[in-house]
Amino acid sequence: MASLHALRKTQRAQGPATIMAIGTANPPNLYEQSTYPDYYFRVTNSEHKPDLKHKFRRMCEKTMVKRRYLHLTEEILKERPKLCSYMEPSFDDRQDIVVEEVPKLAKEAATKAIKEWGRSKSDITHLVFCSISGIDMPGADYRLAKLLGLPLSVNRIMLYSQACHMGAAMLRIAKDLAENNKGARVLVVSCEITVLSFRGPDEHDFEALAGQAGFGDGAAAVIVGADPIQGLEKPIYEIMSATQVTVPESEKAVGGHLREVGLTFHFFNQLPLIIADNIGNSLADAFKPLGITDWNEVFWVAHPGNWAIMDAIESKLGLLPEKLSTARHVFTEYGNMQSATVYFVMDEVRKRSVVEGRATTGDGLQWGVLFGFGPGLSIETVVLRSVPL
Ligand SMILES: CC(C)(COP(=O)(O)OP(=O)(O)OC[C@H]1O[C@@H](n2cnc3c(N)ncnc32)[C@H](O)[C@@H]1OP(=O)(O)O)[C@@H](O)C(=O)NCCC(=O)NCCSC(=O)CC(=O)O
Repeated sequence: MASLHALRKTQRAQGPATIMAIGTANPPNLYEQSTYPDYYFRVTNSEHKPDLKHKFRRMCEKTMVKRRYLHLTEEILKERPKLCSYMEPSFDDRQDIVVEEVPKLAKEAATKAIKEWGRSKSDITHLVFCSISGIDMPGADYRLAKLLGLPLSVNRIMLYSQACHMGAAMLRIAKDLAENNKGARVLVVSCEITVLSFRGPDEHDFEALAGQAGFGDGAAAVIVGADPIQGLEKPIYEIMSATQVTVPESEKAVGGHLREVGLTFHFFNQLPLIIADNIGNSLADAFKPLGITDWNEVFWVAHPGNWAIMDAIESKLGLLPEKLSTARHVFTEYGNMQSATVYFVMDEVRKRSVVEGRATTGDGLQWGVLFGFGPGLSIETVVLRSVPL
């Protein structure tokens, strides 16, 4: 038994899972929010609905998003006009695009992360990939591994049809993989393109219209491993803990359904309050071992969701405006890129820390929280430890 125990010990890492690189990518097509209503009503042949267009314009302004990158262009939509209808069966057209394009955009982000990491891609042992966009066999993980030229021995997991909380949830999975498999180097990738949910406007479907106003396309990749090799691998954040809590009786708060018409999207107007009312308990549990109870004492890497969600969290927890300023900045520059968004925020926090001359990668603080939420309602709380700069 003693030797079995010793063997199990040698199979495991010693230190905590560590984020060693971050890469992000967007499609090349940039859409300014100020002109998006004109574009959207033109390409969906909806100019005969001027009142709805005015309402959409007000909604776009309210999002506080300034610009977004989207894969879909007028040219693509002309080739696939079903995507511009409100509810025409169009699943095959949508699938044709996402099956090809999701791995390609993911590759861009992953290539940047691997470059920053500095080691050979053949040293990647695990790939964890999530996308809400499309379902296929073999999946987007297989295609990505092939595009990148990863070794055939790489251990792949594909997580389809999840949503915004998966950015945080994949770090929870990567932490377990990295800490339980000595030498493991986990490439974590998220790629979200809104091709499944793009649709024309309908005056009776506010939720679909709100989705058209706020979501954007993006991909991000991080590399996670324990016991970084000194002089070769540079830690950015250590992952101290990662937990998920499901809020009871809240499955209707936000979600979607994959149908012949693509992905439909729904959310409660009370979503900001539900999140704000429940985040406090998750933070208290996560930071109890560290004795931290003041959420202004930690740096914040939050999934923004939308502006009202950030307002509600800030007000409920008494956060200083600077705590969510990076999340707000990413949201205004890219929109809600679902699971990828939180990695863009993480990238910004560490870059901003350098530019502002802070003492650590976490705005000068030692401890931080990476926070995500999504259908369930699932709340993900990841405790990060910054490194000195
Ligand atoms: C679109 C918005 C910016 C609108 O903001 P507000 O609701 O504060 O603004 P507002 O009250 O002035 O409303 C703007 C216009 O929308 C109308 N309106 C508002 N709520 C409505 C409703 N439920 N049904 C019908 N119309 C509604 C108002 O009457 C008004 O129209 P008029 O101007 O004609 O009077 C917001 O609702 C929003 O951000 N929605 C996006 C929600 C979202 O994407 N959540 C996903 C996060 S989930 C996530 O990130 C996790 C995940 O996906 O997993």
